[in-house]
Amino acid sequence: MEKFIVNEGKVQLNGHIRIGGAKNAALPIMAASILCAGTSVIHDVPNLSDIMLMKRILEYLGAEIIYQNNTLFIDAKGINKTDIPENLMREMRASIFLMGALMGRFRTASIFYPGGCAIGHRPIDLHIKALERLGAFVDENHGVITLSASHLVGEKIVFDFPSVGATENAILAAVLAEGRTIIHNAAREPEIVDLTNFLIKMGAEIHGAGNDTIYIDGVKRLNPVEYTIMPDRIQAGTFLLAGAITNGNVVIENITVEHLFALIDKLAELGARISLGNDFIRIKAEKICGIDIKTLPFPGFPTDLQAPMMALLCKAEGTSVITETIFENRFRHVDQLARMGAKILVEGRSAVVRGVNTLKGATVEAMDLRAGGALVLAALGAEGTSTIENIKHIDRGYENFEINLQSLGALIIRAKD
Ligand SMILES: CC(=O)N[C@H]1[C@@H](OP(=O)(O)OP(=O)(O)OC[C@H]2O[C@@H](n3ccc(=O)[nH]c3=O)[C@H](O)[C@@H]2O)O[C@H](CO)[C@@H](O)[C@@H]1O
Ligand SMILES: C=C(OP(=O)(O)O)C(=O)O
Repeated sequence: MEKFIVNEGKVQLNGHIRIGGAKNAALPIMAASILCAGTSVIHDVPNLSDIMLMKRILEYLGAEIIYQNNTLFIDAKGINKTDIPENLMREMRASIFLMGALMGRFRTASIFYPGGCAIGHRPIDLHIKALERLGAFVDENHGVITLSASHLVGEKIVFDFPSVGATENAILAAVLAEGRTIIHNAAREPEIVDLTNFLIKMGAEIHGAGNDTIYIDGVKRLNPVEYTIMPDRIQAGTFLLAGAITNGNVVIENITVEHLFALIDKLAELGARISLGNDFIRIKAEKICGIDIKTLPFPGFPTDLQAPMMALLCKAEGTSVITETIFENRFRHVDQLARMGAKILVEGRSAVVRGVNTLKGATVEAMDLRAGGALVLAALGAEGTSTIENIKHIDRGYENFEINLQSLGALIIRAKD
């Protein structure tokens, strides 16, 4: 098992980081690449364990894949299976995207419940409902979910909640359905826009992505394309917060600034100095004060930055209230932060964070991906040495995390038990 050791935290981080492609855009786009029989070339695909797992699933289905220098070549011509074994499905949440993609291309799919970070119950009822609306017959037997349709027909889908994954799955199936699909209460996350840009380049007819109503006019076939994944707004946000917790001066480059408006607004409110360019953000922070945060679907404050933001607010002057509205079990970093001296009280969906002057190095465990990111930030802002264990979670979503932090001056190393 690998771990991070952060030596003598409290080093001010200084310098520039180029942000790579977004995991949460790359994963559904990899699934989308199987919608046609040909080779798609996808650039800026981050080297992360979730990406490698999606590659393994596509290879299991029969795709031929080369991954070189962050570029994926996916040849989906030879796909000859439509079932995904339980062990592959259970490794991550994003395996569920293949339900929509397989239905889109083959009109049949046999899957299991997906896995993923233990941040809540995370059902797939909205995904299934969307596929049923398009005409899929769904049968569940001993955990195996089998979907089939003689043909898929465009329909109106109204989501009870703007689920990111269910919106993506509905799109993946609807692009090759007959007629028009209208998705109401669709998620508006930038990763959905990136997926639809990829699909539009393949020949799909999609309008309205990024708004809460998306219109999809099914086409007969799609073609392979070359595409570059959008920059990762969550990694970008995490580095901004790392700059802030170390009172540093950090510039993140290759970023779409509008994707981070909710975070930028909160960073300004807590007292950081922010400068914005076309594709960069600079943060300088000296003293920060407590603020309130509520996670919401985009364009609200992202749940994926809630834990890293909590790490920063542990050191703010005054009290902060953080309310998590998206996932019901996304405070598993609280007990670990407490080991470092943080003062946090959880009441239902809210955490009250009383700022302390100093956090102290400790041995802590990454309970999930962003919780792990938060612990690394806390360690960077703490006195003394910290060990962060179970970093396989962090490797799911932060590419070259320690190398990037080292380039900013952080004393962090990866070690084996
Ligand atoms: C691979 C990927 O892109 N993951 C992101 C995606 O996850 P994911 O797509 O799983 O997140 P959703 O937007 O679907 O989930 C939001 C809420 O809806 C609920 N829900 C979802 C589907 C469903 O069928 N039924 C249901 O009740 C979930 O339990 C959760 O409470 O969006 C989340 C919210 O921005 C992010 O934290 C994840 O990083
Ligand atoms: C929760 C996350 O990912 P997933 O949906 O893949 O579990 C995340 O990226 O923070």
